[in-house]
Amino acid sequence: MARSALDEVTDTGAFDRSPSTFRSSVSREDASARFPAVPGRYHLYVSYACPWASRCLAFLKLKGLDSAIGVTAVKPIFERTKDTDDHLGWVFPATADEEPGAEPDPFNGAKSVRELYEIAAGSGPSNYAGKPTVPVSLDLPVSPAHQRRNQHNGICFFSLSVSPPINPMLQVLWDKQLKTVVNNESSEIIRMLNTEFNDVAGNPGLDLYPPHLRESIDEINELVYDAINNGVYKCGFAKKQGPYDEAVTRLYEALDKCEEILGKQRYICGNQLTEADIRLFVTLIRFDEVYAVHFKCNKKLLREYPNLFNYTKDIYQIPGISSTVNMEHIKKHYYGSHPSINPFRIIPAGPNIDYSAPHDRERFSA
Ligand SMILES: N[C@@H](CCC(=O)N[C@@H](CS)C(=O)NCC(=O)O)C(=O)O
Repeated sequence: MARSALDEVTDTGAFDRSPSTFRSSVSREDASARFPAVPGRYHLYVSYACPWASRCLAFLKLKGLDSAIGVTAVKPIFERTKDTDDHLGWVFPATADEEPGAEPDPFNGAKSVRELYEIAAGSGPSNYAGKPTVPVSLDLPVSPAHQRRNQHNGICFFSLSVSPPINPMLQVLWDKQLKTVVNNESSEIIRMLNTEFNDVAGNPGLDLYPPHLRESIDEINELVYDAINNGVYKCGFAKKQGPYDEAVTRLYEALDKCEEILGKQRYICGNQLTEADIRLFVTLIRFDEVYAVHFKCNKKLLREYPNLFNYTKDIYQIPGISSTVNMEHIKKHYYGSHPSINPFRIIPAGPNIDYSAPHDRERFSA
């Protein structure tokens, strides 16, 4: 049966995230490539709840790619993906009215992200045994029958999980033409969005991974991914005290370090916005509303860190970014989708922070 992140805990009780499955690239330079950068061909499947998918959404907005790449968001709470097994995962609403912010799958009529992975695998229903995650882009051979059924143009980013152990993650970059996932690894999808669609981007001049800052971005990404982005999951999904203690110590060491850096400069790699800021932001914006409670990251709250808190408001207020933050989906998802952590699915009332409130970050010159 398909797996989910809650199954990714080792015998030591530590959360151990499995790598993304679909790792192809869209190419701007090579029109004969399997995935040329054609506007309208690709579609991004996301969840507004998911920090990884939200990175992709932020890039789509910042680069002005909304009209070149469509987006479909799933429902926030995991549901049964099939009647025939107990897998819980990302599902689409049956109608556009069912869940504000979520929409039915416009191209495949899929009920779940798991089903998208199965289509991409060209293997028909119930053969995908990974974790169906979002975002995703698939790169598997598809049968002629699948190709005939998939003459739409567009990309989807999603992730899902099918049977036996596949984890259908959500952030999926989907190729409407070949009806397959191009890629479901958000760190790679954002790099493609940064450069490969510049011929059709509204903001082609924005480079969020500029050559002169790459070393510093790579270094920060490594720290932030392991200790913060994935670190909060390691705290929340730990099944023994030791792995939790280790993860929470590393998390707060990394947050302290970021707090110190942000006391000297506007952004995490200098006075210029880069992908490292987007990658840090997606976790910070969920911190006090979700991770502090649901994942036991309560040693200190984000709003007790003056620089990190104002920095989060600063990024949130960049045009386009607030539209990628759907706090209702975020809270519904985490509190409602992990029954072993929150069995009664009660959503805490607070703290309802206003991230559009004033901040003090303009004091750093660009
Ligand atoms: N490394 C992946 C992680 C993606 C991921 O884990 N996505 C989660 C949503 S936050 C997912 O879809 N999980 C599906 C599940 O647990 O069943 C990326 O950055 O793209």
